[in-house]
Amino acid sequence: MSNRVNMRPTSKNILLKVVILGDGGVGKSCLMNRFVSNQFDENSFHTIGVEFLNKDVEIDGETYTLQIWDTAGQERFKTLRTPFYRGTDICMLTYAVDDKASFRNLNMWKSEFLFYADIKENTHFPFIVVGNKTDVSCEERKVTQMEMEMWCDENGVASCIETSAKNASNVQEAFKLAIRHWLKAESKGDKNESCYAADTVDLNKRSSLNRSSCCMGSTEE
Ligand SMILES: Nc1nc2c(ncn2[C@@H]2O[C@H](COP(=O)(O)OP(=O)(O)OP(=O)(O)O)[C@@H](O)[C@H]2O)c(=O)[nH]1
Repeated sequence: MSNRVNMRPTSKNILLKVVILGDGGVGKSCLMNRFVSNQFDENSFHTIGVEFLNKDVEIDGETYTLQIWDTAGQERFKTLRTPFYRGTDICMLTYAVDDKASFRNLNMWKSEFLFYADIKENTHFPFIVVGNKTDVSCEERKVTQMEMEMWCDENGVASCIETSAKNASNVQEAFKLAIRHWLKAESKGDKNESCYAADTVDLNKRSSLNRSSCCMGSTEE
């Protein structure tokens, strides 16, 4: 018996699950909030577990509903975030340009994602690398754009972008780039998971479009 239930025949949005990963403090929550609500919090608290928000994006006449999952980057929350990796369509590997360690940890984040999402290493999964906090001064910057591009070349990641959640630079572009990257991977048919229409509820998925926001955990100082 099919586990897909038709709900509304009119809406044809494509629902994409986007997971944002990266070290604690690189600005994952701020990127999500800048993108969804155009707001920035100077004193954003650490995420515990995961939180998600939905936002519709139009590209080339097609509307995509991004279901963006913001995860807790701190190691102590690993067991709270990893159960949410399965069923991801796009993974954003995030670091802060003023934090070299967060850049070095991209390998760890990529491996953790592939393992818990149950995706084979050599699959062309749509990862996108995001270097956040480009508003910092030249003296504070520890990772160059060229280093980011070299890491992507070496690790088979085709898309990368630098952003600032603080001054709203490239944030919309980062999510649109992610969709375009997903479209490319989808057209090659080389992914584990595919999209599904928003007027269809897949009972194997944990999410529903009726919820515009969900909090799995909370924030702490
Ligand atoms: N200068 C600057 N600061 C930022 C930027 N984005 C986030 N921040 C700051 O960095 C700190 C951490 O931001 P969060 O968004 O909470 O970081 P996170 O990656 O979600 O952290 P975890 O929840 O611990 O995983 C906060 O003080 C933010 O105000 C940015 O683009 N530029």
